[in-house]
Amino acid sequence: MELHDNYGIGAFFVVVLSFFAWFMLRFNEWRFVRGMHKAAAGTRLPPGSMGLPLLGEMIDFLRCFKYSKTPDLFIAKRKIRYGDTGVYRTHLFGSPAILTCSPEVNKEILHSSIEEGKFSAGWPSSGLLLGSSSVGVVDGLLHKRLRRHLMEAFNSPKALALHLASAQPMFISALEQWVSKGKIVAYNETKAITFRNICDVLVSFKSKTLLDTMEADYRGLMAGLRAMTINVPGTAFHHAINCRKNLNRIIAEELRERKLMCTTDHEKKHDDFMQILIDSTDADGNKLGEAEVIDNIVALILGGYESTSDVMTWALYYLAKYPHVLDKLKEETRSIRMHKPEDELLMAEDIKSMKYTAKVAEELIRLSNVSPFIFRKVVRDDVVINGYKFPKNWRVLVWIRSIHVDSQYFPDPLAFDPDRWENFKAKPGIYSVFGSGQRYCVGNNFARTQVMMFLHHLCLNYRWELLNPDAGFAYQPHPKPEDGAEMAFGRAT
Ligand code: HEM
Repeated sequence: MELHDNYGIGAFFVVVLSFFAWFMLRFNEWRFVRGMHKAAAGTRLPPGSMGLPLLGEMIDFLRCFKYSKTPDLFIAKRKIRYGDTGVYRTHLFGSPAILTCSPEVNKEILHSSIEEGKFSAGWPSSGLLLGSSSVGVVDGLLHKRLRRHLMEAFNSPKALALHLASAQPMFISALEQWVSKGKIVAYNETKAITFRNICDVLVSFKSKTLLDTMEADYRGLMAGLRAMTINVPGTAFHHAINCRKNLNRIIAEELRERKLMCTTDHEKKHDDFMQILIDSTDADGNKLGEAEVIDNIVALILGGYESTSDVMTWALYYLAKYPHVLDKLKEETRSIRMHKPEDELLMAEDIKSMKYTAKVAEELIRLSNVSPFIFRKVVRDDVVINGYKFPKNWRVLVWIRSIHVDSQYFPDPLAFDPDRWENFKAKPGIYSVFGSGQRYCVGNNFARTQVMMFLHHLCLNYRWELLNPDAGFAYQPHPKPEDGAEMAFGRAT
């Protein structure tokens, strides 16, 4: 073969590869954005990139969250590349999306009213895995109605009393078990007790075999919620659908038993959140249907399981690293105990008086930053915010994480400083760990109380030391110390 023939073949491949690279980079832009820039003046698409076909910008997302472990770089890079607009276009989790990260825009989206009808709930795989009657999935008046029932179940004095009575003995017994183990991985231990606690408070389930089965199903369900929605045997999504069916069956069986018991023995009602939900009526005297009770019990366990346990792991981590905070916490704990008989559990009025503990809990919740963003979907074709078009059917990622660690709003943001909460009043859109507006977390008081109870019993009689104090952090699926906070755990002398 002649030399010039080799050059010709080489040049051909360079041209083909260049075309392929150009095609890959332009395809999503062409597919999703074509024509949209020609929209009316003042309604342009936000700046950004639609990434690669199918994957969109998932590679960069995983690079920041999973591999380089610098999650806040994801937003910082976009600010540098496209300007500090606080609104960017992207393609993530299998869908074209608008990403918002300024307090004003986040607030406008989260507080958008039902009447405006601009946004709906937007979890990628919602109905199948979360349940079509779940509060996290339904919209509009149906959502409003469901929330009323849930708020009654969560915010009644009876609910708080149930929570206090169930969680504390469980925490105390778990802490004693940790002492006998001597060495624990906090991440695993706090997950185990949180799951048992939430199942007890919500549905009075205590059987170890049943709880182990349910926990495995919940793990499968959560893995499916984070996976690609490919329903083929062998995929995480397919497995999650089966887990969801198992959970439905367990809760439905419990509901049937309760109905039977209710007709035969009125005195034998359960004392738990499920019963409060079953009995609750709206202003017109209507009760929830069977599917609504099942879907929402599954949703509540899902919402309250990993979120709260993550905060408890961080409690052990940060208190080990900041002994002066631990000392102050112990001081308040002792002063609470001084006014109570030795073995008496915390009561509602004790929780109200634990001012410093509340600040420690809030700071832990901020730093845990459990939800990096909140999903919504655009449901009207004329949604414009700050002059940027939000195309119909695109997903919205309301990015809350980066604001919680922004020094503009939280000085020295990565420091664990409970005192920052003294007289702190954040403007709407700045502190949204529990979301904001119509879908504000129904379990926020439950989570806060749970963390406060845990802190109280933890610092009363125990000591602990991180075995790898310099371990880095992991951020997928939730932030945690990379080693799960491995520690030596014992009784305080
Ligand atoms: C530290 C703990 C927690 C954090 C950080 C957290 C965070 C959030 C966030 C950000 C939302 C808003 C979602 C949205 O706007 O679409 C939310 C909603 C929700 N959370 Fe939580 N959560 C926590 C604990 C809990 C607990 C303990 C429960 C129940 C036991 C719970 C149940 C729910 C439910 C049912 C919703 C849906 C509300 C709705 O769509 O109207 N969460 N949570």
